Amino acid sequence: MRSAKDFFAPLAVGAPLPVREVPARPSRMIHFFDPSNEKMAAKIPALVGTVDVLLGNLEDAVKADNKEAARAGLVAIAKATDFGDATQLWTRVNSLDSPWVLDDVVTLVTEIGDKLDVIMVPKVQGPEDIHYVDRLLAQLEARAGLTRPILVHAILETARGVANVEQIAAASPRMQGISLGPADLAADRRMKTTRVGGGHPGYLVRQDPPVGVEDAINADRVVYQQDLWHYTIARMVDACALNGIFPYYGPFGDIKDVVACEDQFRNAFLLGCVGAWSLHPVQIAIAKKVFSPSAADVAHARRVKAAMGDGTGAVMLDGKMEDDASLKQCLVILALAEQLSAGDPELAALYAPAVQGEAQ
Ligand SMILES: CC(=O)SCCNC(=O)CCNC(=O)[C@H](O)C(C)(C)COP(=O)(O)OP(=O)(O)OC[C@H]1O[C@@H](n2cnc3c(N)ncnc32)[C@H](O)[C@@H]1OP(=O)(O)O
Ligand SMILES: CC(=O)C(=O)O
Ligand SMILES: [Mg+2]
Repeated sequence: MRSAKDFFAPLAVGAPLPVREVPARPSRMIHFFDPSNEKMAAKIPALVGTVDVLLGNLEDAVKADNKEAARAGLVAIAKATDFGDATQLWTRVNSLDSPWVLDDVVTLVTEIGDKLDVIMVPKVQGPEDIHYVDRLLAQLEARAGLTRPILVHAILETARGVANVEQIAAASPRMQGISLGPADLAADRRMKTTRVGGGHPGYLVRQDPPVGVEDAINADRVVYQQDLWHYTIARMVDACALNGIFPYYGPFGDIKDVVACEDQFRNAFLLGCVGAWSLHPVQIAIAKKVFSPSAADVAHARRVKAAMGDGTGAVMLDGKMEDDASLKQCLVILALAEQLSAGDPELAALYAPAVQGEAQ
């Protein structure tokens, strides 16, 4: 660990100063695309302005034979595209033990470092992985003459990574956030689900046997499917909150099951995540809906704020107690609504009636 006094010093002479606060730009959906897939790549310019993050993926899901084409494709797309203010450009580089990652990082920072907001690093095991990327980025930024640091996002997809999540989140001022990687994590932990995220019908709790019924054990009983990812997401959210960075649910692989995808995204939103990955265009609208607070929640938050006056004490609203702490919860919703409305006239209009409602 660097000492506190050195934490915000650049790691190479000439590298830009690290950020003291991670910019809180909307990142409700991190939209993955394979830059070596010409059909997919051709769709990227039209997505600018409609998604918060476009991520050129170089790692898993890109065929080994296409790794170089994907890297070159991302460079070409980044150079040819104006991403504007509403859409960030991220990449997921290959894992740190792979034969491709060094060329990924060197090429991307050198060629398109001025356009790249965040580099996502897969299979992060501990803070030492972030320290390596941190120093390498500083050297490359200095050489490329970049004036703004590229941030780093870790994927939590190994048992060791989960065990070290607090140190990973605290490893560098470059840390922007962490995503759950349920597929690799399941494999690494030897979990017995073969799905990419989401639940499993076998992971459940069952109602007790009914009393006074013959063959009660075999009687019909309600079962409740449980969330396989609750523990990991909750740990990740705490580690991120503790360090002022952002947590994300990762991929939901059942593209056709848009209903369960929405449920999984919403669970993550309610637990504190700010976004999720969209693997297919159909998941973009789901993430936008889920990770933008509802108009009803915004209206309620405004009513609580108005009722709480100077923000202290306790009041009754609709039969419920509100106090300093519930006001803070409401302020989280209002801050998010304000941030999202600033760049989205549709959301601004959706939230506006809540102001009139509050005045009545
Ligand atoms: C565990 C992990 O690491 S998850 C992260 C890694 N995985 C990924 O990045 C996967 C990204 N997504 C994909 O590769 C694809 O969406 C797939 C393979 C899941 C499905 O692809 P397809 O079978 O082509 O889906 P489908 O036929 O429904 O596509 C409809 C259209 O959307 C396009 N499309 C599909 N996915 C995307 C995408 N992510 N971005 C932009 N366009 C896309 C297709 O090219 C197709 O275009 P067309 O209408 O011109 O033919
Ligand atoms: C997200 C990812 O990479 C995984 O689930 O393995
Ligand atoms: Mg993975």
